[in-house]
Amino acid sequence: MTFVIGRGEGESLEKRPTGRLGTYRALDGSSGAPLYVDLDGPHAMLVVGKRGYGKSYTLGVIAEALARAEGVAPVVIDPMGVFDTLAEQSRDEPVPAEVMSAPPVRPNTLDPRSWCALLELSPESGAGALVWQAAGEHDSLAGMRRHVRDADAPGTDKRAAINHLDLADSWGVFDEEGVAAADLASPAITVVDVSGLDSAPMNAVARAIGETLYRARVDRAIDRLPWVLIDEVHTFFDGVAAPALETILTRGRAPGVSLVMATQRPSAVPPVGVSQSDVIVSHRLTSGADIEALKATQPTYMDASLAERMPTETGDVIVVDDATETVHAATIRRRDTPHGGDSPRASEQ
Ligand SMILES: Nc1ncnc2c1ncn2[C@@H]1O[C@H](COP(=O)(O)OP(=O)(O)OP(=O)(O)O)[C@@H](O)[C@H]1O
Repeated sequence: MTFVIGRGEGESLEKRPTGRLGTYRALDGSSGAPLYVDLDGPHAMLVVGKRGYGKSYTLGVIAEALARAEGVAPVVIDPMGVFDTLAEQSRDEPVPAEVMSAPPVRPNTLDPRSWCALLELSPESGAGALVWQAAGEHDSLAGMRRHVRDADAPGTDKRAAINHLDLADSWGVFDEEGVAAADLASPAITVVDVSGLDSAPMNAVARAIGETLYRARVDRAIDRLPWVLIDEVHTFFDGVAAPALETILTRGRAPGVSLVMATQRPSAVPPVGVSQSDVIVSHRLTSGADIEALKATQPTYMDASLAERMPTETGDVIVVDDATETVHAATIRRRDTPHGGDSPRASEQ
């Protein structure tokens, strides 16, 4: 009998989209039967582990499976520039992938409050109030600038607001013709490489992508079910991307939007990120704060497994499956496309 994380046992694998995650890991370390993950229904998955134990690699394995699955529209937000390799030659079944380098996004995917947060302006300040009004009325940066210039407000506030909007323009990530849901909803996996961007514009792009896909599903504008995969997700919970991630986590299930998050610091993810995850893949963790962050919002059946079966080797995990209330010790399979996240070593230079 095969076991599918997020679905349980039974039925043949061909019937519904399923990804191969790896193999069961026996207590003596030997590997066993294959372990699969459900890609049919919407899920929130959290992949955690200390540096170098294979989080990004595991995210890549899930990405490969999604690229091959029917009926889904997977998008990876790639802050480290390590997932471009999904588009390289696969040593097995092909992995359809396309890479977008820092695609421009639509300014109106950020609400007025988020524009102020993005530009680090208090909405109560003169300049902040101007940016707030401009963002509420215009879909382009040019329109927002015009609004500020024409406003009946003190010159110093207007100059400060324009300077902040000029800064946003200099990031090169805003365009009212920016990326639309249809551009992201292809069956191939879309790798959005944001590695060249600072944290603020990186967050703006992630926010826009999350928001665009969520809205498109609520409006039934796209047929495929979007999956948003994000590495180093704590960076995005810290910025203007957070509301979009929280929306997917708390309200994504009904319209069918999934989120797969990876982080080395589960303690830096807000509790909603852990409590709403129905699948947790944990690589080795040693920090007490990180282990506590997982335990605090997860069911008690997880506690014992974390203590007794904490993985020790790279690529080894325990998987907590809330759908079936089961915990599995497993080893993640090898990637079929090259892994892009290896740290350089002085001895190899
Ligand atoms: N399942 C696996 N099978 C074989 N090798 C693996 C596996 N997972 C990880 N590795 C190896 O371990 C290395 C580190 O993995 P990875 O880059 O995913 O670490 P990480 O936990 O994301 O670390 P960081 O926080 O530095 O990004 C990889 O370069 C790869 O060579």
